[in-house]
Amino acid sequence: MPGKQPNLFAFNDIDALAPALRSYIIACQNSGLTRHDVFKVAVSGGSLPNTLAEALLAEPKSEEDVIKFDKWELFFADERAVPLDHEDSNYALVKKELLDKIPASMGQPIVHPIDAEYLNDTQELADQYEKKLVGSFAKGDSVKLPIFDLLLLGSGPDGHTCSLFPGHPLLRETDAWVAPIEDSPKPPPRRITLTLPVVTHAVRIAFVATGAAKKEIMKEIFEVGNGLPCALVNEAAGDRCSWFTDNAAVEGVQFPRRSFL
Ligand SMILES: O=C(O)[C@H](O)[C@@H](O)[C@H](O)[C@H](O)COP(=O)(O)O
Repeated sequence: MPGKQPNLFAFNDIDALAPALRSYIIACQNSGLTRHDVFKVAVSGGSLPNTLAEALLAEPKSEEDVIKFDKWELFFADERAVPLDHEDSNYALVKKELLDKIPASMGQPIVHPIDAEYLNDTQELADQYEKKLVGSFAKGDSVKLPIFDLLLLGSGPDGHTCSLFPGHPLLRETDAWVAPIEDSPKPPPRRITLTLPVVTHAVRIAFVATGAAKKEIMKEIFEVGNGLPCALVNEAAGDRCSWFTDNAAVEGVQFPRRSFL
């Protein structure tokens, strides 16, 4: 693997993982605030929003241990082409698991969901979402790619991340920031996703992967690579990429663990 290796952190369980994920997010938040007085973060769906809620809604342990939601701009790393109140919507999931549970005293992030007006046309849906990013990151001559302060991602059992699936032509997209997909092997089939160059250009990328069902794919991602989307992110991002896992997900995976300090 060229460059520095990704950080692999393994914890006994999600309850042990959550406080570490929280510290990591706070460090990313604080450097975003130092850089541009805002924290630009994108999240995926799946099991992640639930773990995020456990991490972010915990009682602060010190004066530095503060989540400043009112400084957050929250985007979606991928989204399904369904209405925002649909049970398949990542927005609905994040709202239910996290946003609705944030106490008023913690402030609220600015949230950027997809524009449901364009659900019938995934290319337009992706273009319109890209426009939101352009508005926030100022795409132009000097800005070729948006630089998120942090991407919070999951890994599927086939090694996909966002809605970037193994062997899919979308992995070769180099121009668009956001792309449509009509044939996602994970239902529902119609989605939009950040493209690989956008993912790998983030300042920091954190994967959360837990449970024994992830063991085989984690071996493949970390030991073989095989062009799997998660492995491509590891290779391109090196130590800007951190994996928050539980022991069950990485049992037998031959890759050095880092201890989380
Ligand atoms: O919309 C989606 O389907 C997700 O964004 C997807 O990329 C997810 O993050 C992974 O499939 C991992 O999901 P789990 O955490 O549930 O395994």
